[in-house]
Amino acid sequence: MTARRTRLIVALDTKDTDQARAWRAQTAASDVRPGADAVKLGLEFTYARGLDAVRDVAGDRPLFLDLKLHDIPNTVASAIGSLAAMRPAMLTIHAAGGHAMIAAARAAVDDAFPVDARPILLAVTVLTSMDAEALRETGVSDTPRGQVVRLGTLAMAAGADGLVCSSHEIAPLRDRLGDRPVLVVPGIRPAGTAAGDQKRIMTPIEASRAGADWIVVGRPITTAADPAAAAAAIAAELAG
Ligand SMILES: O=C(O)c1cc(=O)[nH]c(=O)n1[C@@H]1O[C@H](COP(=O)(O)O)[C@@H](O)[C@H]1O
Repeated sequence: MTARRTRLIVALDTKDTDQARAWRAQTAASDVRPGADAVKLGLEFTYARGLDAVRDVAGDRPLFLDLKLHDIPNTVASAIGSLAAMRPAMLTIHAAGGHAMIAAARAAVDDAFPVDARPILLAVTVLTSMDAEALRETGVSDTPRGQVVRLGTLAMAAGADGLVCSSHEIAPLRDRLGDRPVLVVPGIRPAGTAAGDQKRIMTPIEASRAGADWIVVGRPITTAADPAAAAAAIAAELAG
């Protein structure tokens, strides 16, 4: 699976608006170097600065609004309705919320957004920070791979457009679900960078070869001595 072009999302994980703006600018592609295709703003920034600041920082870049909604169907659907003005390119919910919650999210996206501005509805399967032991602690005795395929199949049947998974589950998901799901893959660590709290990791090129549509990279870019160069190096690696 080497034909697809894998695109880069940079995770702007900070509480600081100026810092988020600076990373956004530094990681944008320019005439002289490649860069990120989209920005992700999530729980840390949104809780600290609010949705207006999220919209402001994203500016004209495609926005992955990563709020990982997980609640009863009515609450998730209503929350999605509250996000209509955000014009996100992607939105996240947790697949573990189950069929009814995912279907309610699907209906809310279709209802709240015009057809030509509908975000990609992504269901997070098993967090990339979890290994088999962490899953067992939650009562799941299956492997991460088995659980990702189970939740991914459920989420796609309930109306999700795509899935968030680790690079280790791309092949089994493609085997089960084909090309239809948009696969967004965090847990990316360029060679020589620290794993930190991530457990199921791969390098950008490995994830791309495995068939990721998008990879999500935060700290390997944002804590680099030169974030612009780090983003450009990953984008160049993806471009081959
Ligand atoms: O939904 C996500 O984006 C996500 C899902 C997941 O399973 N693992 C995961 O790391 N993420 C996000 O991807 C980003 C990864 O950041 P780094 O580990 O710093 O590269 C963070 O913003 C996480 O919130």
